[in-house]
Amino acid sequence: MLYAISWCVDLPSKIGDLEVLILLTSCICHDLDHPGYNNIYQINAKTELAIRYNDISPLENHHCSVAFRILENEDCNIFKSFSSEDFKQVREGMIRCILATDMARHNEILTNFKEIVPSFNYNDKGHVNLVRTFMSELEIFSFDLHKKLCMVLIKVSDISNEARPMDVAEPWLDKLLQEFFKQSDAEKLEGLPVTPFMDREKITKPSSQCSFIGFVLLPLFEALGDLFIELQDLIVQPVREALDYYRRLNEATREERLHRKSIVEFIDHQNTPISQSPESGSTVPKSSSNSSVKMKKSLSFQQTRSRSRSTDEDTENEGLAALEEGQSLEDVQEDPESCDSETATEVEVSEKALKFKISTESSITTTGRKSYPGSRKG
Ligand SMILES: Nc1nc2c(ncn2[C@@H]2O[C@H](COP(=O)(O)O)[C@@H](O)[C@H]2O)c(=O)[nH]1
Ligand SMILES: [Zn+2]
Repeated sequence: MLYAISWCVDLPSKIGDLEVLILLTSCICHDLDHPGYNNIYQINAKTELAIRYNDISPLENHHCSVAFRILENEDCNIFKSFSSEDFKQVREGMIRCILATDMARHNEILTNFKEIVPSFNYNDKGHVNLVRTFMSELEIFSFDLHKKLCMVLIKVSDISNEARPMDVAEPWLDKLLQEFFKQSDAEKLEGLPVTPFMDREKITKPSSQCSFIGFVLLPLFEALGDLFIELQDLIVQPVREALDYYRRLNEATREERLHRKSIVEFIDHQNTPISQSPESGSTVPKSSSNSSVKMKKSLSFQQTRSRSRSTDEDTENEGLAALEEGQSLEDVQEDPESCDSETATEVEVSEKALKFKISTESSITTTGRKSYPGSRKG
């Protein structure tokens, strides 16, 4: 994705060849040797990585460390002809970029970026020339801008799956959800706090995507799209369409659940002896009057969700199996299709799990309060 963005906005002309090389290398290396369990798990389970890195972005520190171990190998060191000054810049840049992919730092990085974007508008030609004229005086300022831009660019690339065509994005998402469920299953088995956005009993594919795209992905993409209007068509619009799609799917899934619930209530009611009926005297449950309308809605649901596959079908099947065993739907799941995010996003949960802020600057937290380096959160 970074390669496509780089072409689309002519990135080398904006930040220079070396910064683009740093970014591309960081993208390739940013998840090296990922164990499939995220930082929340690492920290809660007190894993070797969490202990080694003192709960501070254990995974990202590990990915970055592995990258530089590989680069130590003569055959792999693509920077071996670089001067020590240039290599120092590469190392510093890669560390900054890779550590920026920790989702616990999402709000901090996005807030810092949004603050600086209005002072440097690539879309405003006059403004760009003005900045170029004063480049030497503004070197520190522009260096700071490029740092923040690079962090946003790697983050955008990291979570860009939903900007891709559905036939590419969806199988990848199914794999991601499998990874989520594997982690939450392990958390349950090990008696650890269960990460809510990974819990198969709380989320479905559409509810997860509504929350992730709406609260995390789109705000980030829109911020970058404000700086580079060329990105609107390439990544911002496709993500908006993905959100629309999952919202519709979510709504349809919700209706389907209500429909099933009304059928269960109807059957329950039918099986209740008349003498025990709460409506004593009436054998017709209230919900039956509109059941044919709900049947039609269910049909449209089936059509809408024909694009969705494995994971939420598995969840549906589990729900049905449980129903057959006599449980009510409420026993199985508590409205997992809720799009208004009853479950916290990955960013919120990760922020809570992260004990320390890594940033060397003060930043605004989700609660609107300022936090400072080294300060304890929460
Ligand atoms: N629910 C979704 N989560 C997503 C999606 N795309 C990315 N992500 C999350 O972001 C992190 C990125 O971290 P990294 O380990 O790959 O560096 C990833 O683990 C997911 O949790 C998405 O489409 N839906
Ligand atoms: Zn990644």
